[in-house]
Amino acid sequence: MAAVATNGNGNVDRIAELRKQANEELKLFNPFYSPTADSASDDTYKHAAYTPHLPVLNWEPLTEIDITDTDRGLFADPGKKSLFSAAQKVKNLTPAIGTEITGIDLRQLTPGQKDELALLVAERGVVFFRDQELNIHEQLDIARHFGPLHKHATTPIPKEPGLEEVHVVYNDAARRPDSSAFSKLELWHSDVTYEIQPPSTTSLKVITCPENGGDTLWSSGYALYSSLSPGFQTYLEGLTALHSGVAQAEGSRAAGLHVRREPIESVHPVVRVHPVTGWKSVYVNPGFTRRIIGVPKAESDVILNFLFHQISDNVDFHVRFSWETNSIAFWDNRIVTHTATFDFWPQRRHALRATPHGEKPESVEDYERRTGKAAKDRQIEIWKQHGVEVPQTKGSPRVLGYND
Ligand SMILES: O=C(O)CCC(=O)C(=O)O
Ligand SMILES: [Fe+2]
Repeated sequence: MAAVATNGNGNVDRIAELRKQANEELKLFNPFYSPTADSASDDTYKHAAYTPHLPVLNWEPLTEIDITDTDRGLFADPGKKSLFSAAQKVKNLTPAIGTEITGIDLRQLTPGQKDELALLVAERGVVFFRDQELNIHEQLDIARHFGPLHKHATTPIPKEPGLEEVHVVYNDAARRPDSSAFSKLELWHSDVTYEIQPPSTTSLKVITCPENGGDTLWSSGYALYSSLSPGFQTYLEGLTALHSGVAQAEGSRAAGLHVRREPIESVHPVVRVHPVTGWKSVYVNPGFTRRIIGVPKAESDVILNFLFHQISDNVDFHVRFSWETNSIAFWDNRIVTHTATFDFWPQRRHALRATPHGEKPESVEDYERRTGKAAKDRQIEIWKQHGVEVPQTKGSPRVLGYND
């Protein structure tokens, strides 16, 4: 720790010193992108047009858009015949989460196949494809099929004009990812959950991949919900939590970067129901969820800490993907959280994200009132589909592990 000056006003200096240290930490607030402004121009780099750019733009607050009953998964063939029959192979990577599809060129997808992809992502949490030549405009077109696109208030956009809806993830030898201000737990997040209508079927394409490292992990909120005892599930279903974008914006400001839209905080249900599958999912994340509403702070801390640790520690809920250049992942931000690894420096890693808005997160009660249908526990549904007797839990955690 740096020495603290003593000049007869030691407390003031000490506070100033601590504030300085806190600001230093804030500068590192988000390791997913470097806290420096635009990257140095490197015209020899093939994807220089998509390297990070932070223009001084000012956007109005987002307002609610009614997208009830428009989710493309609602229009899909439940058997996904046209998507699966076009594929060479469809492999579920773990029982709980993650599917890899080979033999499909995403540029050729029909609208019906896109609907089936949306449904598959809603069911499996994340779906991977490799060797995809689609460019960012084609990636945005697919994303627009899923919903109106989100523009991020703080993260870089590409240098090429007209791509304000793209979120750039970029690191190289000069831009070392630095997660030292965060525990690994805090890095788990679902994207921008502080928004009124946080994202749905989100895609990230890696356009330059390190030789090794830079994997991404996803954790299933359905699996987390399904793993809990019935009494605890019911307790969580009655709760809401505060999600905040303030620290992310303050972190950018502390680093001298421009914030394009004022941050907001939103209250969302702790258990949300996916509008297409009708399955319940735990919707809190270490990155942005700050407080459970209406319970003592000590209770909120314990419950959030428990859920955050289940997200991060329970490997039965996880899938880990090892990218190659031109791999793309589609994940449903409504029902999974994710985190990245920062082990690849000084190699270059560059990825582009397209992020459709989803609906306002819906509680079990609101979903059941709106649809007249019962929300479901994914795991129990799958057991039933396979004719497996549902274990009688009497309050003990259910066991996951039956593949669908
Ligand atoms: O770099 C990654 O693998 C993921 C970064 C991230 O969290 C995102 O783009 O949403
Ligand atoms: Fe993310």
